[in-house]
Formats: sequence, structure tokens, C-alpha cells
Amino acid sequence: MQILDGLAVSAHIKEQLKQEVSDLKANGRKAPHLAAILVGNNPASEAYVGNKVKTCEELGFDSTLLRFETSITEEELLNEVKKLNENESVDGILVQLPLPKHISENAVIDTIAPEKDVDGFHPISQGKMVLGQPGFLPATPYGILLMLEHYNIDVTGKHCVVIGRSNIVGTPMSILMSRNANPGNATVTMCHSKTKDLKAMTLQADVIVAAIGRPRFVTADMVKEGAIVIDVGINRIDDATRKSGSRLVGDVDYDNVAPKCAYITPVPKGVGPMTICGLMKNTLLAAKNRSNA
Ligand SMILES: Nc1nc2c(c(=O)[nH]1)N[C@@H](CN(C=O)c1ccc(C(=O)N[C@@H](CCC(=O)O)C(=O)O)cc1)CN2
Repeated sequence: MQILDGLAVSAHIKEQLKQEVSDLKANGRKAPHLAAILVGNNPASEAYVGNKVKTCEELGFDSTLLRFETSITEEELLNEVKKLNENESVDGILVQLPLPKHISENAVIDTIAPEKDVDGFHPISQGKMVLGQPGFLPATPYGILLMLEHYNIDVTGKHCVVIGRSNIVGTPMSILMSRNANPGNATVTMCHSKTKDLKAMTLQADVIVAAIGRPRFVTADMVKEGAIVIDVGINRIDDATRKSGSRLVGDVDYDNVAPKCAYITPVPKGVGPMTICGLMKNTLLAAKNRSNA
């Protein structure tokens, strides 16, 4: 069994990005500029956005963080996004999800200028992905593809079972695993809460992508020997043995599943760090596209 080390792979990719940005600057081009919007004070969202801003600093990107109270209205937030769309110095825009219930995430995502949609959530980005056209891939699925590529894991012809159908992970992951490109060319089954016999599906899987948001949902009896398991879940559970009183676990029962696998991603330090890499690669692409436009 080999552990797919997201921290190590992301460090490697970040070094490459740092070099590319330094080359851009040496050629008189400006640094890529990422603008992030954070609404409210959800501690996890604060940590993720903080990490994105810190990564920008590490790589030599410019960044702007705009913070708003939970009480901001949808109209006010849409106006803030429109201002960033019109700001020539900004290459990429991300709005950290989830948003408070009174704000429509779709309305906000639809308002981001497609050429600055570095999260890859805009309908134009998703449409291009479905059609196999170049564009911004959603950050987490993009990070998973980068990880497979790094380890030379060929999924061609393999049966990939994706559990979860969210717009930001499950659905795009299904499309990308079945696309006619590398990594891709897998045969995909997409499962969700209404799937009748999930275990019968996962037992046929050469590759499992778990993106359900339920701690340790995928158990050893659901996984065949030699499977590749990608765990997208990030669930905080109580743990009295820890000083903090809690710990992070994935959607996979790692301790019992790992011994059966050919490859597995841990949580933490698996897919999570790769998400940031996907975002940074998209931001560099946005900056290059805009300077060539
Ligand atoms: N606008 C967006 N919102 C959200 C996205 C996204 O891609 N764009 N994805 C998630 C949150 N997320 C990034 O925003 C994210 C989640 C987790 C990690 C990560 O590195 N996790 C670490 C553990 C972190 C911890 O200790 O809590 C790991 O897995 O090692 C990065 C990014 C929802 N919202």
C-alpha cells in the first residue's frame, strides 16, 4: 500500500509555481493577483482563506482579502464581486463557501467574471470542462488529477466509483475521470444518497472517490483488495484523547481500509493541500490569459 502524500506533492508543485512567477516578474510582467471574499466568521473557512492568502505570499502572488459581516445582503455582496470583476489589477476571484443561508451561492458564482473564475465553479467553466475545452477546472478535482499525475497512476479503463454528486467535487470528478485525456478514460459510476446498493457498487470499484461528507462512511467491507481510494472528506469529530478535544477524519475508515489498498490518500495531508494547488495553478493561468488577451 502506498500513501498519496498531498503535502509533499503540493510542496513540489508550489516550488514549480514559485519559479514560474519569478520568471514572469523577471520578464517585466506583474505578479498574479488573487482576490478572496470571506463572509462571516466560520473558523474552518477562516483557516482555509488564511491558508490561501499565505500560499499567495509564499509563491510571490499578490492577494487581497475582503471580509464582510454575516449581515451583508446578497445585493451588496454581488456589488463587491462586480467591483472585483472591473478591477484590472485582479486576475482571480474566489468567494469562500459556504455562504450564509440568505445569500444564493449560485447567484454569487454566476456573477464572477468567467475569465477570473479561478475556483472553476462558474457555469461557463463547468460547461467548458464537460465539453473538454481548456478552462478553469474546479480546484479540488483539479488537485486530485495533479496528484494522480504526480504518482503516474493510470486510471484508463478502470472502474471508478464516485460517491457524492456535489457541484464542486462529485459531479466534476465523475466527468474528469471519464474524459478522453490523461488522467481520465476511466469507466465511471456516480453514486449518491439514493443509490440502492452502494456496497455492491464500491466492491466493483478499482478506484473509489469518497466525497459524501460523512465521517468514516466507507468501511473495509466496501472496498476490494488493490483498490485506489481518494478521500475528499474533511470531518471534525470529537476525540477526548486529543488536547484539542477533536480531530479530523475523512469519509473513509482509513485505519481499516488502508491495508486493502494499492494507494490511498490520508486525511489530513491528502486531497486538502492539493485543492490549494489547483487554485494557485488556475490563478497563474488566469493572469497569463489576461496578459495575453
Ligand atoms: N470557494 C471555495 N470554497 C470552498 C472550497 C473551494 O475549493 N473553494 N473547498 C472547501 C474548503 N477548502 C478550500 O476552500 C479547503 C478545505 C481543506 C483544505 C485542507 O488543506 N485541509 C487540510 C486540513 C485542514 C484542517 O486542519 O482543518 C488537509 O486536508 O490536510 C484546503 C482547502 C469548501 N469551500
